[in-house]
Amino acid sequence: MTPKLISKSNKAIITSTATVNERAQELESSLHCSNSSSQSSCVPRSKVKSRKFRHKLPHSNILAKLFIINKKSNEQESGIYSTPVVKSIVLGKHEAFINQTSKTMSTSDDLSYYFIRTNLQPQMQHRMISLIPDPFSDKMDRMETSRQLKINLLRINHIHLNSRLPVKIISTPIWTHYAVHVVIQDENSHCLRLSIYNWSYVMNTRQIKSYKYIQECLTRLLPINSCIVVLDPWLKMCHDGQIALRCESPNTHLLMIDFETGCSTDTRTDVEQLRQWGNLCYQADDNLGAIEFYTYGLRQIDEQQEKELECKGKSVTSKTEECEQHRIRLLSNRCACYLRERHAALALADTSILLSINELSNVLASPKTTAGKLLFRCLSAHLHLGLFDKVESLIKSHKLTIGSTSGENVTAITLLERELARLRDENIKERYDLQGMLGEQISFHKNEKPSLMFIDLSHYHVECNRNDLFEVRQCLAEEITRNGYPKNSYGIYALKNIEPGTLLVVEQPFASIDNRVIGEQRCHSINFWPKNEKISIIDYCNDDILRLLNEVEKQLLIGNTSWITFDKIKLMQPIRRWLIETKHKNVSEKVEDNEISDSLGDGQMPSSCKKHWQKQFLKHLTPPTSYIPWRTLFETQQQNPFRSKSTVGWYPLGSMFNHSCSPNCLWYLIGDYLFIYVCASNIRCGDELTISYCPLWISSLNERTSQLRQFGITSCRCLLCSYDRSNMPQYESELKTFSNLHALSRQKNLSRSKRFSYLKKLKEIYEFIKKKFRQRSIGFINEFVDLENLSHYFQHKCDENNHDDIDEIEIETFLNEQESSFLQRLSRVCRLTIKDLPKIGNPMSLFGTHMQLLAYHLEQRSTHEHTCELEQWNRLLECLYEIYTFKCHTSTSNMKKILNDHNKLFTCLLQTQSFLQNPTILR
Ligand SMILES: C[S@@+](CC[C@H](N)C(=O)[O-])C[C@H]1O[C@@H](n2cnc3c(N)ncnc32)[C@H](O)[C@@H]1O
Repeated sequence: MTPKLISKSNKAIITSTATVNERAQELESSLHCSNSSSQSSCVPRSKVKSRKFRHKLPHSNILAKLFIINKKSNEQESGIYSTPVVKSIVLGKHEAFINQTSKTMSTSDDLSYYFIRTNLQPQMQHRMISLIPDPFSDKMDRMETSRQLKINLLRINHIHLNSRLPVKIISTPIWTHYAVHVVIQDENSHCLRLSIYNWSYVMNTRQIKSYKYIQECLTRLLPINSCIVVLDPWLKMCHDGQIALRCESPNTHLLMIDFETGCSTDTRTDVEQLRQWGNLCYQADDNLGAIEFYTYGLRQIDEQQEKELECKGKSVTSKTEECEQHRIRLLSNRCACYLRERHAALALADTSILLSINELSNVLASPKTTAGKLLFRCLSAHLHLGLFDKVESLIKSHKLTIGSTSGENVTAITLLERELARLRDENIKERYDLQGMLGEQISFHKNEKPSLMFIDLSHYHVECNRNDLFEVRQCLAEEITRNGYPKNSYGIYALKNIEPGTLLVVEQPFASIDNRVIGEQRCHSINFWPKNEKISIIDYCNDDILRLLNEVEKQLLIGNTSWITFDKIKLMQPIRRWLIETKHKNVSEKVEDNEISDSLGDGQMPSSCKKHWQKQFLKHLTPPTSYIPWRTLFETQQQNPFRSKSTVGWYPLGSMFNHSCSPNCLWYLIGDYLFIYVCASNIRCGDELTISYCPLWISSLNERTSQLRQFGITSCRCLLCSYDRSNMPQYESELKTFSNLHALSRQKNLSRSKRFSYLKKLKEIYEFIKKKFRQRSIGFINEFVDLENLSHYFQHKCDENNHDDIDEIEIETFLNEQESSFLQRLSRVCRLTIKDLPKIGNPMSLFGTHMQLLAYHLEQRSTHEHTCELEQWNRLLECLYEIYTFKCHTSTSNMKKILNDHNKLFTCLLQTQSFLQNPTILR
């Protein structure tokens, strides 16, 4: 790549797609030239190994080449930056950059036409996630013990550890989706551009922040002339050819001295201002920002009251009453943020002040709405923690009725009573309104953005963790060898024989995002990092995943006041390994792995949330280090299978389940709740409980293997994989022939006769593989569904005029045969025997798109036939409906209703679950 091109292609961080295409073409031609002239300046094509194409991008190859970094060229320049570029030039360039980007970004928040690139390598190396309750004090401590530097003492491409660079802001900051750029000046008036990446104030998490909102934040955080301190400064030769400061981990390495001291002392920013800033954040659903401002406000009140007490003794003045009102407002608002973010224990702590005040009537008298809200939030926090009896007694208590006489509050109490009944049902009977939850999820999909809710109680559900039925434990050596699991793996094991249709887990995510929120406007991030000197590895990571990891960090920042938040994810595999390694490094006496992991997890997963919140205030474990590398979180996400068509989330307990291609448990993501239940009927005490990470019933071993590789599983050794592997290569080649023919049969403008000939050929291959591989524990379900769907196509088109030379009688005969033998064929493909019905060995094998076909056939036949065989299938359907809804919906003997319910369930599931493959229906 020519130097000119590097600077040109990198200057515009945000570029329209058209421009990207032009650049790519330009690059293509220049690559040819430069390849012959200066081979060393770019990575040879053969050495660029493409790894994971999780989300294939258009023009991916071209774009990949466009953004290859030549790491060496950066490293070459590492001298001292003794003669910094003059101020007017730095400011001039920044000004030009602002003009260029603000034109594109401020016009709208629609980023669909912009291409945004992120290089993950610096994040991998330098981004740290804070694990401590007060990152500000920690940064202050580190600042005090560090060595002070100036710009002209910095080395290029070097990180100055244990150092600090105090500087002043001298330009307007500008945000370019991933980074904030601003010009800073040191005490010698030397200037530099500072690029701040991954900053919690501006980055997208579950919430997408608008350009306008971020610019407003930046004016508050980085006003001109304010002082900031960069810890461990990193001067870098950037891709645009400029030398600038880069801060990769501002949450741990950037101190906004002026802003933070201003917020902490009432001389500069008063409590009312802080509350209003908090409210602005809350309205934008930026709950982390809001919590921070409310906390500053509360600290100021504390300090003020302490001072007053010192001066005036214990007399209560009108000033302290005003303070009390302020405090209640701030606590109530902060509590709402905690509830929105599902930190119920912290929410409860904020509202407990309410219950501790004896003379509530005074507090509640004015202002009434604040008190009403606080009451409602207090009760919601109790509900979230499963303290149902307490809520009941509080609702009844005289204490609370004082404040709840106004109309608005009566409505709130009625709502609470209704929700209390629902949540109790979920808790005691493990009954969830699945159809309702699924329907809600789909309607949300249609209506796009959810409205911001005062308190999101209706979307809250009780968690379930049947640790009486299973345990989370380290796998034994023989289990590891048999299954090919990595060393020190954990898994989930049955403690009893378990019936199919038994709910095991309902889990709220530790962090989740709705991956449909930006929909069409989704930005693509391209990330790449050379792993070693010889081979460059290009990796593609979707913008959603980066957003989810930001959400993980946000949850840690919100919940770090209690170490318990990190406790929830500490058993997830890469995090667990990192902890063990870190402990080994830190602890002087050598402790066995097992002992450490036992102390990490107390031998088992944390019990339900109810117990958590109580432990939270008792248990103050010291984290082994103050920070966790972002890389470890990235690796954890790489093993995470939980993604539906709408949600990606982290489920600490769910992620202890290992994978099998013929699992004995199933999972759904409904909203952002994970449900795991037993589906096979042969689970005995001691058996491992498994789920499938990839879509169910993929017949091709190669396809399954490539899907599993993205979760860190290189070679699955489940029974299905072992059988398929033993029949290679014929197994794969027959399936390949089937899938190629199937693709041909689905072409749009095919004549009816041609399509029918494909159908017959497909049937032949299908019959062949079924016979040839008859020992396979499950038949070829997806191929069976493909054939059925193709046959349906002919049914629909039967009466159309066609001028094809085709024997319609032949088609009809073919279809009739298919129709009459459907149930037999289905029973063979799922390995059932008709006489077993409805008690079948493995209800799991009937779960999938073929279930819809079964419902369709029964519907067709039930109108005119009443054979005994049909009744058996009907009863099976009833029985399956109960299992697949883990008895949340009991079946009636009304066949029509069952068919209807079943169809509804499967239609909704197909629309929301990514582990179910959508049938390819011809229209
Ligand atoms: C979500 S975790 C499952 C729990 C994990 N075993 C643990 O110790 O925490 C996924 C990781 O477990 C391992 N794993 C799960 N199922 C596996 C399988 N069938 N074969 C090999 N490794 C598997 C892989 O290392 C994978 O990246």
